[in-house]
Amino acid sequence: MKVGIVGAGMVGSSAGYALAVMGTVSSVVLVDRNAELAIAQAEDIAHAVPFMSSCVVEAGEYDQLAGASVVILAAGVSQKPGETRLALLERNAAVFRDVVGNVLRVAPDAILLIASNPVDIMTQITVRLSGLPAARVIGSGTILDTARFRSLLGRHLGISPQSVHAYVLGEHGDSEVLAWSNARAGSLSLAGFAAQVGSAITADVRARIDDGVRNAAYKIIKGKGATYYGIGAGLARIVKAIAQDQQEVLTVSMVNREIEGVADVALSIPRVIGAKGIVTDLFPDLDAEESAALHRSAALLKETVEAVSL
Ligand SMILES: NC(=O)C1=CN([C@@H]2O[C@H](COP(=O)(O)OP(=O)(O)OC[C@H]3O[C@@H](n4cnc5c(N)ncnc54)[C@H](O)[C@@H]3O)[C@@H](O)[C@H]2O)C=CC1
Ligand SMILES: CC(=O)C(=O)O
Repeated sequence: MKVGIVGAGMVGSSAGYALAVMGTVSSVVLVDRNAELAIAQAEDIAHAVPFMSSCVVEAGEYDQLAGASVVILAAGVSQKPGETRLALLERNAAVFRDVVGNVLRVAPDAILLIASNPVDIMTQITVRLSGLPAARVIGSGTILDTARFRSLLGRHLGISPQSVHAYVLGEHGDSEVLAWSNARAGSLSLAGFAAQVGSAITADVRARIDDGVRNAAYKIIKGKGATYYGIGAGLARIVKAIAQDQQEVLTVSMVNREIEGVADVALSIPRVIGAKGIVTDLFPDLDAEESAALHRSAALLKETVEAVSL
């Protein structure tokens, strides 16, 4: 399977590296308006391949995306320290007006996988620009926030994050919702597991984990200028679910008909992903506080997207 990546900066190249390491696809093509950067990134990643897989990694122009089954869109600007994701909207909407048509001209059957921020709004803009069915325009959404939540819960409970079943819903951004009420560790409720291992989830622990998830990007960007390894792996995980028709449950963003009373808005809930993109939505059981927070997140995104003119 061929995967295209438009935007060969930190996020695009990290996704390319993760794909090459995982070895689940046969070909990765990197496209960037800075052709020299795309060539350099592709060369560097290609030199890692002999240690791990047989994926062919190249740089190219848009025409070389022909035949791609998935195209990752990671082009545009990223946050400066202290800047919100929503502040990037106007600049990245302008980039997508350029990019989406160029991709569809050569890869009309591709699934589009959106990474650029604000990712939920960019996902909805891509549906508008492309006219594609919503299930074929997938935003990476809260896949990264869910990984952060599982990582911090696993660390607190002393178990692998892969044994934690917990989801972050709504916006990939400040209004996101950590779904504590349905989180599980192994086969147990969080409280049941925490009691057995003697690591109670107190209000302080909960607040620390919430802050660690919600503000992870701000802290990492302050420390090193950008985040990219986590999202690179998350994007590669979504591509694997598509490439292998895995029917995997992942929190990704798409335009929903209705969420918590808000119509036609893109945000994340757990969804089943397979070869054709998003197969099914799995709306989780939430408590009243989480439902209200998800409504607020949906309403904020809706208000923001309605202000964008294309
Ligand atoms: N969804 C998520 O969880 C995450 C999303 N991001 C977002 O991903 C995006 C990319 O971030 P980075 O890779 O760190 O930025 P970067 O600045 O390293 O790379 C962006 C690349 O886009 C290219 N580009 C800009 N306009 C273009 C156009 N019209 N056509 C083709 N290429 C174009 C630039 O030349 C640059 O190489 C940002 O919007 C950032 O906020 C970053 C981390 C996590
Ligand atoms: C930058 C960003 O969106 C993140 O790391 O969550």
